[in-house]
Amino acid sequence: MPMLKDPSIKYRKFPSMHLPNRQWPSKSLDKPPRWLATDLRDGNQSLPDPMSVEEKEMYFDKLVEIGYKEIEVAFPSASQIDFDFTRSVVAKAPDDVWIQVLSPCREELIRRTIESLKGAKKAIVHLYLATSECFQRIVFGMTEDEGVELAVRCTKLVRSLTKDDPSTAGTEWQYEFSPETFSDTSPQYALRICEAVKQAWGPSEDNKIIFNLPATVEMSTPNVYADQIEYFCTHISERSKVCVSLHPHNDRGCAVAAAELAQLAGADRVEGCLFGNGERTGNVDLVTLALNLYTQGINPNVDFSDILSVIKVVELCNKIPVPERWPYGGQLVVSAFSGSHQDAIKKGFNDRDEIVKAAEDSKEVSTADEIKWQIPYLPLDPVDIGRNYEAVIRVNSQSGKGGAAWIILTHLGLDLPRGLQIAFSKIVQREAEAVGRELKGSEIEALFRKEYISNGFVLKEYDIVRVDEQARKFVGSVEFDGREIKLSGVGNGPISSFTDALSNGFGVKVEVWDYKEHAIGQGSNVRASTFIEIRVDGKEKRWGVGIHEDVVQASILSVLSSFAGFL
Ligand SMILES: CC(=O)SCCNC(=O)CCNC(=O)[C@H](O)C(C)(C)COP(=O)(O)OP(=O)(O)OC[C@H]1O[C@@H](n2cnc3c(N)ncnc32)[C@H](O)[C@@H]1OP(=O)(O)O
Ligand SMILES: CC(C)C(=O)C(=O)O
Repeated sequence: MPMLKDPSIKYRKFPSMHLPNRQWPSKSLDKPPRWLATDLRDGNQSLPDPMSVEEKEMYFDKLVEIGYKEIEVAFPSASQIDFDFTRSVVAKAPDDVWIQVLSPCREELIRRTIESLKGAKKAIVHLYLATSECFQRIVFGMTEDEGVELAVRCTKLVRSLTKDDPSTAGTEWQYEFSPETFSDTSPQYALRICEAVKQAWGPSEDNKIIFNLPATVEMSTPNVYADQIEYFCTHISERSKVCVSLHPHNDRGCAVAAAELAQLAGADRVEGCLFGNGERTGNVDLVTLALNLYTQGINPNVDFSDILSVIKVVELCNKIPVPERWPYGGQLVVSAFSGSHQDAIKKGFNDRDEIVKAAEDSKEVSTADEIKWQIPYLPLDPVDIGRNYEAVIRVNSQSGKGGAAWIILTHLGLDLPRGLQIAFSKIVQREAEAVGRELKGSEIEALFRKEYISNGFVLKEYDIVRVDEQARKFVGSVEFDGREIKLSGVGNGPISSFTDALSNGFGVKVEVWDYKEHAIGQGSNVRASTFIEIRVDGKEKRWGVGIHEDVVQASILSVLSSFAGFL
């Protein structure tokens, strides 16, 4: 069937909530939530090929290294792998890391689940039971009362096997209950079942019960989820004994927004997976959430300084690539191909260099507002997450002068004058169109060297002497095409005397149009780079570049590089 002209005959509009006094729209995020990484459970259960024990171990170690303190490691009653993995994590988890495991509300599965945690230092037992009308009717054939009764019975069972069992006193226990499909559950029923579960568990302010309120299927705009969460947070009794947790899925592509708005609405904790792995379109992406906070100046309490190693582990274990456009982690998200973006980024870096240098010179405090990150098109400094500026500007046929100039700056340290940028960008553009693909940095550098640095001349001995106050004389020789050519000329400085010498030696008229120079490097390694634009016999002007420890020789080399193009 094609798409319906009137989809309303098949699909229901999700009702918004009547919450006239909602507070969350005027709040802003100012601290990170408690994080729970469920990559090894929700992420793993959605993989075509679930992880092996070795892969889970590698993944677990990475989560710990990043700084996650609550990690859902398995569904121990699902498979021997999950059970064995939980046992191995119990043995090796750092003292400050909570191991979380999931079970449905089935007695034998709960017993097996808790058995897997024996000897753990810190453990969270997580039960789920679907509470939406749709699931209760279609999946369970259960009434609301029966749902409450089952949830309470199972909670009491968990309690008797954990915190009420003196033989498990070596373990610190937490309990989490998820009214599954919360996003599609009547808010009143979600409250009712959670109140009953809370009473059965008996939480305290020091050991709160976790109510995880999943958007098991994302069914509405994020503001509706935020309303549902605010309603729950403001109506649940003994709020100080409750940790409200979020578990957004991404069916409508809004999981990150839903998690952020729902934190404004009062939630304390977020469950998700690295790079949004998980059922269907995935769980909310923990990397995006954390780095969204970071780029607002808030420490997310997890560390992605080496994001490439995180991607490596995620891709290896999930066997699913991180898409190239994925926020923060995607290969292309710190790359600009288009000319106007490159131009703005390059100017942004120049501006930043100047500001940082000025701040250093005046020894101003580094938190001063002006030195805060502000580069057009780059919301995050790639260096902060272990990437470099190499990939920031990439060049293809959509690029402008700034792109190629940036590559030459980063590869050769040459800050090209505007005129040379324009001239070189035409050459790069022609090449990019000819090959029909992106040009690599090394290819652009080779084009530049060929066009502006190599020249086929060998500069033999030379001397520049003072004739009088105004005049200098160049005397020397060059080798070109196997011939030695004697040169002699006079001008008002080294460059004009040399161009005069070339004019005399080659029987042409050499005119200088533009000249720029700057230093490369610092201290004893400093070299001069000179850029010169000349015209020979009225033909089209050409640039040449010279690099040398001696600024006069650099100038002579730049003239030769340019001059060679006319021969
Ligand atoms: C939203 C989520 O992500 S929930 C987590 C989902 N994760 C998983 O399912 C991964 C691991 N699961 C498994 O290995 C298996 O499904 C098991 C071991 C849990 C159960 O296996 P089985 O006994 O073969 O049951 P099956 O997989 O068919 O599950 C469906 C049964 O569980 C019941 N069920 C589903 N959710 C729950 C729940 N939260 N509490 C109690 N029973 C539940 C269903 O009503 C159905 O019961 P029925 O057979 O009486 O109709
Ligand atoms: C078990 C629960 C929390 C879940 O995974 C979901 O609802 O998506």
